[in-house]
Amino acid sequence: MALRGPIFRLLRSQLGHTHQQSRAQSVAVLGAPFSRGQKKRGVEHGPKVIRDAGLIERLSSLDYSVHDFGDLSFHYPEKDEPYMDVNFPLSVGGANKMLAGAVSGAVGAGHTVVMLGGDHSLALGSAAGHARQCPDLCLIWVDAHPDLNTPMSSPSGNFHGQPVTFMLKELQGKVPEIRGFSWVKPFLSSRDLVYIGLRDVDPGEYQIMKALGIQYFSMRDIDRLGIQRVMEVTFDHLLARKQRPIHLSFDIDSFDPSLAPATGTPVNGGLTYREGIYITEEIHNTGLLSVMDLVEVNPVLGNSREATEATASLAVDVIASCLGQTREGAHMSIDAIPSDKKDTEQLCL
Ligand SMILES: NC(=[NH2+])NCCC[C@H](N)C(=O)O
Ligand SMILES: [Mn+2]
Ligand SMILES: [Mn+2]
Repeated sequence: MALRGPIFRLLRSQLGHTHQQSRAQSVAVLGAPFSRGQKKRGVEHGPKVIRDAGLIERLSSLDYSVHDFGDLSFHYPEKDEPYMDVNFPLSVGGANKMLAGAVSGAVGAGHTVVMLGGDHSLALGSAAGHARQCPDLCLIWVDAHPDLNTPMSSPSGNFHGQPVTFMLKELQGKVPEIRGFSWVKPFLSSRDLVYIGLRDVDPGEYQIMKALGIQYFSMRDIDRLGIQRVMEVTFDHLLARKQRPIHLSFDIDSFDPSLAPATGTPVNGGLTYREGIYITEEIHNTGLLSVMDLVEVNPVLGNSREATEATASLAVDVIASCLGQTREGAHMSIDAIPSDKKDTEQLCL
């Protein structure tokens, strides 16, 4: 694809300008303790451990008023047999429907939304609800996996490996009708999606990515280009035509398992801490982040308490960085370096 560097830089400077005025003042935190998109129990405790790692305090110390809406409580039908190889179709469909309503309501009320998973199947409801309010949204998917299997291509039957398939307009008609999912209408064009961090892609997923020409950056691409260039091309691809709200879906397994061990499908060779935080800083700097998902933190799978706490604390860092925490300190306007010599002239900046 064409790399339009100068256009990108121009756009960035404009975005940087508007970002100060357009920044949402309130953040809604929404917990989604759901695990039926895969088979390992424990990921439903993600919202609790991320909150326990100090999320609300961290966000409150940034420039926002934080509204913690607590956790959604999902209903599970007694009988929920697999349907066309999708496990727990009624539970997954129902939870996502409820989540879509909650995210749509929170975005409509003017909040920037932080959705805490739960497994990655929840991205379907989160992004679908977001799209009800912002039909022109674009999607940045940071993950070791593209989660782009169809019910037929899925090696596992786990819906957390399939949510993107159900979002894409180009795949309408390629996906069977599934009980529990009748409310879902595809809402995203494949050109409005970018993947970052991929390193475990199933054959069916690769075929769709290539057939639709989806923009993606595997870990190999990140090695080759560097994370700075990856983010430039990402924004060029998504935002050069038009400024639009960003939906960020961040799977904690995008990080290297040495940093995020408490997760269900770890894959070696993931993002470093600095690469992950650079991604989220740059997304914040666009001023366009509207909804983010932080998913797949599973405290049961950490081998020790330290491992679990490190994973949850990393999740807090990611979210805070998306919302403006910098590595450069606070950006208050300072007129002069404080001095205790009252009579002498202060050094003006
Ligand atoms: N959200 C995730 N962690 N997804 C992992 C998916 C793994 C595999 N590709 C599958 O379809 O089952
Ligand atoms: Mn995922
Ligand atoms: Mn993943």
